[in-house]
Amino acid sequence: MGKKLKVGKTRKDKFYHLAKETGYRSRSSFKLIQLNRKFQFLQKARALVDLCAAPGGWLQVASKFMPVSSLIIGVDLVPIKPIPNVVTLQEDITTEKCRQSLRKELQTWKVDVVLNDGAPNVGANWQHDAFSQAHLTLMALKLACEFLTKGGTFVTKVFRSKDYQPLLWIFQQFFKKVQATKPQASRNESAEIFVICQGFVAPDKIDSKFFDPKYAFKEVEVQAKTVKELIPVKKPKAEGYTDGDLTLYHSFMVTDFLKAENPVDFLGKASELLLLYCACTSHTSDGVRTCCSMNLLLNWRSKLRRYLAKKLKDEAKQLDQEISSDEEGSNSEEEAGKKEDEEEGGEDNEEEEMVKKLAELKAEEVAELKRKKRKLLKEQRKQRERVELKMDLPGVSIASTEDSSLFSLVSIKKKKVLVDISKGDMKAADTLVDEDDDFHLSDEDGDDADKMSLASDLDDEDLEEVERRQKELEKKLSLYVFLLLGKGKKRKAEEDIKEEEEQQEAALPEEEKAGPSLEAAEESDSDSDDSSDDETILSPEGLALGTQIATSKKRARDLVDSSFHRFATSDEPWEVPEWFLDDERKHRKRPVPVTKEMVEEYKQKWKEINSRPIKRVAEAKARKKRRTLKKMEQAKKKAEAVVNTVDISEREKMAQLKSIYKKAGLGKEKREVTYVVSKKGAGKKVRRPPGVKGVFKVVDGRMKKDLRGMQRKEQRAKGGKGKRGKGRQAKGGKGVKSGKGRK
Ligand SMILES: C[S@@+](CC[C@H](N)C(=O)[O-])C[C@H]1O[C@@H](n2cnc3c(N)ncnc32)[C@H](O)[C@@H]1O
Repeated sequence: MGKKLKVGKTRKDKFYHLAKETGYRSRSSFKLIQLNRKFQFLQKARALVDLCAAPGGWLQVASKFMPVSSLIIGVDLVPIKPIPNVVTLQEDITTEKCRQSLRKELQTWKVDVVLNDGAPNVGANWQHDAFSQAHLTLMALKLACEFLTKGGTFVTKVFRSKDYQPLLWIFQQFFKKVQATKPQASRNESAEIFVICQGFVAPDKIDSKFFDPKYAFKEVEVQAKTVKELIPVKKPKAEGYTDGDLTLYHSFMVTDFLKAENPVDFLGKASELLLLYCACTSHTSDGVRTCCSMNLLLNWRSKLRRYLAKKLKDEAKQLDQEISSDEEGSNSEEEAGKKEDEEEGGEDNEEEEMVKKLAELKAEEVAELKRKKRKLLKEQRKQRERVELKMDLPGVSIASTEDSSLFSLVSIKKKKVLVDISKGDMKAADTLVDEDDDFHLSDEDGDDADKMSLASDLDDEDLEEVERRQKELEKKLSLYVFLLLGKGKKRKAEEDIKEEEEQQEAALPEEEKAGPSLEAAEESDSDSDDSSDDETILSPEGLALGTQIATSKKRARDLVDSSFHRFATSDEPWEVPEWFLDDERKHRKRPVPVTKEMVEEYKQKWKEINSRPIKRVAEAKARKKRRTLKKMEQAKKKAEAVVNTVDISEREKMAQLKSIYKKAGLGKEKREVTYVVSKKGAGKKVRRPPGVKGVFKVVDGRMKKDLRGMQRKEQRAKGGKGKRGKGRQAKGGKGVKSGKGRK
């Protein structure tokens, strides 16, 4: 079970922790700090009484912010742990005894500040608790009024309850300035608020009723008038008016207009601009003068509105008359006359009617918009449903006239174009694809499509016709797809089309032989396909291709382009020898636009990079070089000194120079020594082994440790069993000898 989170008052917030860290006895210390920061009452105070002060947080703050050696007295029901330079009393602030104790402490002194952070024991019920709190505050005020000096400050906690306002009113009777605030350290969920009463008026005589809850608070049943009742009730202020201004007509001086930050707003408020002598310049034309009287403008506006409304009405009436005279002839004249009378009489309502009309128009407009929106949403929903049922492709509707054409391919009517495509004429393919905007129907075809989409409205005969045409179109589509797929079927279709074309041509009269008609093309298409049924059924591959063709113009063009390849020429897969394929794989690469020389150059660069020593090695080498140079410098100096010495012989000089250079490591280069392993052992004279050049050194094949072990063994063997102890001793005591021997 996790720990239950503390909420509200029980929560340990940042001020709690801050108080712990800074050594204040309570988190409320920060409330006083914040209040003092705002109202600065502690700095000037020389004497202070803190009522309800335990555990003493406020007292700590007071002693910190008040001048040194100030008088600070803390009172509480419970004892307060001693605080340096603070007097503490354990008293109930509501009692006479407390008052006397304070008097005793203060003698004739008056205090500059009285604080009250009192919180009575609560928990009975809200009403009772609120009253106890208000009562405690009232008692604190009573003490404050007794002990405060003139101009002094009373800082008190008040709970926001129904007694809050009466309390404020009472405070106002004794202090010049009463301000309520809630410091940041006071929890938001707490109903407490702090009232800072400044400038104690110190009246000569105070009516004791002020501190009597019977009079002070409303809810207490009393025969006498409550304090609240004594407060004169002000008439509620009229809203929307600035103070003391109850008119709607405002005159302003023209200079105010000139000074205004926002002239447009200013004019909105002004009813009249008063022109002064200073404004009577040549810039102030008669027109401007007229405009200065806003009333004139307003009158003009009303008149103009009436005039325009009337004009509109007249026009409408004239139009009505013209129509009715056409329809009804002379009879309507009387009615029109009546209407005229009515309109004359209702001139006052003209404006109203116009507004009404405008509202109607607006309503109609809105309704129209809503209708359109609803229609659009309905269409979108239908389209979604179709897509879900796999009736449509996303973004493509087969329901609309436009979309039905996408799959119909009715536009592929020109057999000649198809034949041209099959022959490889890409221009013809382009014409086919471009024609009538991405396979959309021509006007004529559009009619056909309409017929198809409206199939449900047709009779049986028409339906048959539509079905027949649809079949034809499907066949054309399949033919087209086969053309794209190649696989030899293209050739067959081509042959069929050609054959039929010839037949048709032969049957046609002379004048029509120039070019096949659209119908003839259609006929021949359907016939040719009928000859082989299996070719008319589209495979899934074909359907997929068809979809792509229908949805994208570019895709269709690309497919036509890609249909021309080596496998398109034959039914059989094109057999090629393996060597040819190998060769293809090897050489069928796109040449890279770089020369051999360039490649070689970069190869060389890579080599250089790879042969470079790694950074750390290079650094070590550089260090070594620097050291050598330094040594050389030093050796040179020493050598010069030796050479310049006069009191030594040349031979001596040479010897010294040699030793200097040797020490500097600049003598002879280190000889390369070849190590030769010999069974005879290290240091023994052996003949130069073949292939070894220069200096060579003979070493034993065994490791040093092995060698020592062997030597010890030999020694032991020499000494025999009886001498074992001696031998051991020799290891320690006669080690020098053996060591020497080993050396
Ligand atoms: C919130 S604490 C005061 C904290 C104090 N300001 C501080 O900073 O440490 C409220 C105090 O009011 C005291 N109190 C309540 N009723 C009182 C009374 N009638 N007379 C004296 N003290 C009273 C309580 O004993 C309690 O210590």
